[in-house]
Amino acid sequence: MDFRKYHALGNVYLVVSPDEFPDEPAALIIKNICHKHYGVASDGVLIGPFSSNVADFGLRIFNPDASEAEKSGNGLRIFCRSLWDQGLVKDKPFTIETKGGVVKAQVSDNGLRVDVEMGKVSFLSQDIPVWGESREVLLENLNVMSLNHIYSAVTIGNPHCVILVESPTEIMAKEFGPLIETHPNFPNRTNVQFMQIIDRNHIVIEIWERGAGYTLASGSSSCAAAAVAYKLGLCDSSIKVMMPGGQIDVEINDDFRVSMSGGVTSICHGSISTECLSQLFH
Ligand SMILES: N[C@H](CCC[C@H](N)C(=O)O)C(=O)O
Repeated sequence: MDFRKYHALGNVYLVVSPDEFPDEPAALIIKNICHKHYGVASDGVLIGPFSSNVADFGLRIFNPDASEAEKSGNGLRIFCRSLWDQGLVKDKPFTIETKGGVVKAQVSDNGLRVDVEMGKVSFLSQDIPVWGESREVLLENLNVMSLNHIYSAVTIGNPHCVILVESPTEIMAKEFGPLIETHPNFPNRTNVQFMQIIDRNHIVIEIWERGAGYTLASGSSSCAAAAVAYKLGLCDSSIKVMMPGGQIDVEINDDFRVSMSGGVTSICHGSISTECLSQLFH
């Protein structure tokens, strides 16, 4: 199975052609591919390009636990770069259909930078989804490990739970992230961000991703956290999101359509053996 491996601020994805998956991608194959020790170590698998009736290209996004994500910001930037590397796009804008809607993208700086219009966010419980009556989920209580967290939830195609803290840490993300990811409040689980407001144009986040765990950066998390900071009046509409892996620039317009811009780095391309793909789980 041929693949291209990239990272976006340390958030790693493999890009694999649909031709490599004659049928629906088997969970075991996705898990084997992504495995840190038994595979080629990745934060997810991007399968595409598919043909699409509503966009220039179609894309499917899988987490290492084989769950399918509606959207991935870093995944989209990496997919755009892979299209550029394959000569399928140039420096003009193009569209991509994802499970979470159609996005518009543009590659620049000789493939090193990608801008994506990620779509409109929603804070409504029924859109995210979050359990309970229909409302905007802002500054609510969430009890985890007998600690009360104040959170806001938002979807940008995929669900996010954003918690304001004084000083986000990796330990915080790894300790509370998995419990919040699978909390009954979130019927489809959720991505989790611990967010510090630095000033009106800068935030810091630590991330626990649904279906992937702790990652060094996340595009949809950056958009989600920035949107919450803007919604709560804590930041202006241009926000630099700083993460352990690096920075993503986010712009939010008046009707909460969110755009992001960030780097992409090619790592390698190669071929995964059938032996690796067919391992029965460890
Ligand atoms: N784990 C996420 C998808 C990948 C998000 C992240 N890698 C990004 O860059 O947006 C989910 O299940 O919604």
